[in-house]
Amino acid sequence: MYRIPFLDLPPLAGAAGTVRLPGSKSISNRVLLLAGLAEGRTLVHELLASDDTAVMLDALRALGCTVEQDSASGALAVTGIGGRLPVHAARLYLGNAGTAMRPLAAALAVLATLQGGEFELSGVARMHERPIGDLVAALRPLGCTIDELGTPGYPPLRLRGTAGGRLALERAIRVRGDVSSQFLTALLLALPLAADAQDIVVEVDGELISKPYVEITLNLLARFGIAVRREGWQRFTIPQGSRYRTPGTIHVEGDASSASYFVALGAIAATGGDVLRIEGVGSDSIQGDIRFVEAAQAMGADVRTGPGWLEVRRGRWPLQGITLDANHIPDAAMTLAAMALYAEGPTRIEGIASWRVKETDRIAAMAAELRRVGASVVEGADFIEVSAPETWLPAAIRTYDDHRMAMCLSLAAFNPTVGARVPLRILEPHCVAKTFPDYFEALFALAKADPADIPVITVDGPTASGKGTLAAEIAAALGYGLLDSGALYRATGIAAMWDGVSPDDEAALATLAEGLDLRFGDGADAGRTWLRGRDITDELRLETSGLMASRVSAWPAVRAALHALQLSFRRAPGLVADGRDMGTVIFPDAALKVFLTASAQERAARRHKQLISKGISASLADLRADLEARDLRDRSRSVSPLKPAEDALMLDNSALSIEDSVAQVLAWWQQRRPFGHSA
Ligand SMILES: Nc1ncnc2c1ncn2[C@@H]1O[C@H](COP(=O)(O)OP(=O)(O)O)[C@@H](O)[C@H]1O
Ligand SMILES: Nc1ccn([C@H]2C[C@H](O)[C@@H](COP(=O)(O)OP(=O)(O)O)O2)c(=O)n1
Repeated sequence: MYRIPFLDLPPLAGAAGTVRLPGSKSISNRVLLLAGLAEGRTLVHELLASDDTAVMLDALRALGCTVEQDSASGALAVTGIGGRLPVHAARLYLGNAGTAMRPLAAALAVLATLQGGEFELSGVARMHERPIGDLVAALRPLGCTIDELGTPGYPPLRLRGTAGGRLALERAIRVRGDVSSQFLTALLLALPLAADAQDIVVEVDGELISKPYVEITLNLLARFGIAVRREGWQRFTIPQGSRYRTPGTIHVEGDASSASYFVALGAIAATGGDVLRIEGVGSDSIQGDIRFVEAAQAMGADVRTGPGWLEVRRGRWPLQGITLDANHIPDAAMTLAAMALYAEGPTRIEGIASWRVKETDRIAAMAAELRRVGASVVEGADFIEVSAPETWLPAAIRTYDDHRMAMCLSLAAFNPTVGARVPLRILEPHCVAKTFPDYFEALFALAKADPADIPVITVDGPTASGKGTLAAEIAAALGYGLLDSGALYRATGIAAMWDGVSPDDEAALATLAEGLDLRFGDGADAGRTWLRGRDITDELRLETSGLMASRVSAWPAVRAALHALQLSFRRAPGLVADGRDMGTVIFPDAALKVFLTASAQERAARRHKQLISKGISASLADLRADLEARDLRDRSRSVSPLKPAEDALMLDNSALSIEDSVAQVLAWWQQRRPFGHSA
């Protein structure tokens, strides 16, 4: 996940490949709650790992459930409370997870009333602006004591009761269904706790919105042994004697709302025989948002489906604007607004008043951010109408702590498909953690870009000037990849030592460089390097390796052999490359070139300190002599000598801290970006 203040997406021209979706948020949190209320152990496979499920899991633990990784199956094992509260007081923090707040409020209101207890539920500031009054209004007539601790009608809530209380269940419970279907879902999930002695009837006031989400609820209740009877969408009966029974094992489908971004991506960018395959959700999905596929097809997408998969290609092009009542796909419909950027004629999405009470006011947010990239947008109380940009603008997109804003707007980076070529900045990209922590990684794995559009920052300079340190920090700050080109020459030198190849044998060295079996670790292995399967992380940094690298790198054939490998590091979203000739030879078109220097005395002192800290003894005088000799060789060789590119910015960091150097380079970078300086 990109935990950085902004992520710049280069202009992206195509997309192909396979994406495996993370688990559905709606299914994950419902399954967790049901497993937590049921008796026995439930193995949950393919659970979504995200902010919203994390808060639900924390809440279940606080309520006395056992949550552990099952070593045999790799699934998450939840042992529920069997409908009996082992813990009678808890304060639960539920972030911005509506799928945790609403059903937990209902379940704990019922449990506190029957078994006694006091529970407080709170969340982030936005959670305290998301309505819950209709649920409170449905529960109070049953005899539940609910204190609204902030603004009436909104969380935080306190739910309390004394043991032995009873619920008034003789009459039908009435709940409004026209603001959010989550209130009905919350009641249906919670009320089986009280169905020992009689049927429980829930009646919906007003036209029920988002019915497919209620279908998910009913489907999962059935999996946990509760057969709710439904009469239309107005009346639901939980039969007397209902009791949650764990199904033992349950698999969470991929998230159909998350699939929408990739369906859109295929429709926009899977061209010329390319296919975008989506795994984890398909024709057999129980999620309502799967019907997004029909809307995407109406706009021109070519979609094929089967059980557990979708395949998407570009169909009609440009896409075609549509008018759609999206009441049945409220979350995925946001993606249509992004597809509208590539459509002929306006796209009007109606029946979406609920957007205004989601993670943010999504109608207002969508309108504002789509306009930023150049679209024309009309918004109303319950609709949005979007027309494609006439001129695309490089924009810094605000995401409002709303995962779907980030994912939808990322699709605007595919503007080269309509002849534009502007980059896009996504602010606070980590908001995707709510449902799809690795969304951007998945996007970059599928996206194709013209290498010329992928930004490169080069950092060249003499040894121990701090290039590696600076390059790594800049790459981390921007979410870019890193090329430590020196490591390639060092590895070639190490391979030569292993094989007994002379540092003067140009042809043999070039052959070694050509077939270099080198692997750089990522994730938990980031920073480690393997040569021919052997971990050479420490050996790589030895001074002997540096000297050997300096010798082998003087040969033109060796440099030529490593050229293509270095170019292959230029991948979205961008690259920071450090070495000697990054700005002059390998990436002459780099967007920013830095030439980093420091006095020989300072550099020798840094290397000395670095070696001493690793427990390697060294003489300062020898180090200085070695590095001056290396500088001389690197500067005076015939091919790609160490020298600043003509357009490089010089940075002498003799008297600068690492932080100062990083801040300086990031400031230069901001000036070169087209997004203005505010971000
Ligand atoms: N601006 C700086 N001020 C002080 N020390 C620095 C600075 N930049 C880097 N260093 C230190 O100098 C040493 C050499 O840096 P390194 O990044 O390995 O240089 P290079 O890649 O240019 O050989 C490291 O111990 C690093 O922490
Ligand atoms: N792009 C590059 C990078 C390194 N080299 C050569 C010259 C250097 O002395 C060696 C070692 O480079 P490296 O960047 O790892 O060395 P320092 O960390 O600066 O000491 O490789 C090169 O010729 N071209």
